[in-house]
Amino acid sequence: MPAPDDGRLRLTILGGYLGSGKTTWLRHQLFEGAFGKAHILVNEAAETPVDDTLLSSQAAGLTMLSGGCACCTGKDDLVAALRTLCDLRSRQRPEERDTGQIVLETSGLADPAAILDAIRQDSVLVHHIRVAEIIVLVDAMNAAEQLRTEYLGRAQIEAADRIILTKVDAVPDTVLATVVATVRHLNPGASVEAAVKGQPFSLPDLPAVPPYDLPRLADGGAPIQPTKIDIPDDVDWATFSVWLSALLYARGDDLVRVKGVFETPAGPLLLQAVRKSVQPPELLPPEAAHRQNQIVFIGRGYNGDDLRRSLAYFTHG
Ligand SMILES: Nc1nc2c(ncn2[C@@H]2O[C@H](COP(=O)(O)OP(=O)(O)OP(=O)(O)O)[C@@H](O)[C@H]2O)c(=O)[nH]1
Repeated sequence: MPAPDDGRLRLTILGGYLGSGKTTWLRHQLFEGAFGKAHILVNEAAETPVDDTLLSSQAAGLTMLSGGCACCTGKDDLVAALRTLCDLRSRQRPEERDTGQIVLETSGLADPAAILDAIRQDSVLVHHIRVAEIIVLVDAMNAAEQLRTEYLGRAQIEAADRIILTKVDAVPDTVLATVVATVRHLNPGASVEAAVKGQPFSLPDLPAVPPYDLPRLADGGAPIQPTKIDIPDDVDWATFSVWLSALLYARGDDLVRVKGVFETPAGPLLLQAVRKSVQPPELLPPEAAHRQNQIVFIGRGYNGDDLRRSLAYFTHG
């Protein structure tokens, strides 16, 4: 049953691991009007010139939070952005006010529970913002690997009110059944739904199977870091894409997420990969073009200079 309108702004926290499909899902919901005239806050693990382009056309307002992950290093920026929205609302006359809905797309490295704590512990926000729902997307294709190795992936699921399995079009029912059993095991209280590229998808009747046998994991290990690489102007799309394929083939387990915009004669291309799986590039509107091609790599076990050297060696020998 929806909570009564108590005059506070309603915040939906949209979480999920790196590349789980948050932007794709949110873009679709905004297009369908699911959140009404919502103000969108997007927290990227690294500043990438991508998500604002994809979401801005559908949102009532959009704030990018690029100063670090909103559950830890970027917490102050998140609190400040939410306070600004509260302040704006308090200065509006009742007839000027919109639905008061905010959606925060967290970075794939954020723990939604820590964000909830930050809001509840802030003396202003606690009176002006109500966290309506924590939605966590789980990538059915990569869940087995992520949940075995990443403590954070499990913590995100545990924090959810509503879990949405994504990429269910890309897995057989046997895998889907195990992913469903695993998320229900990790969080028996959350509802479990599915989506394909943002569209709701009815879960089929699935065989009763046990959840993944997940090893004990401690919070910690080498941190996952974002690294932004400027691509030199003389590296063209064909050369870059061959280098990237080779890199992901060799290091796809360390490079969890790749994302960026690459200018080509056809227009700016949105480039995305989640672990070893490279998505077909998407042609973006011309205004998404940037002076410099930049790609963000998110992973562990390498540094930016390794990647720059590898690209230089590949292109110039
Ligand atoms: N096959 C398939 N691919 C999907 C689906 N949802 C998202 N994708 C693809 O998965 C990739 C990552 O999607 P995003 O929406 O950018 O994921 P994200 O969670 O916002 O990524 P980060 O912000 O980097 O954590 C993109 O290439 C999407 O096209 C789906 O339901 N099915």
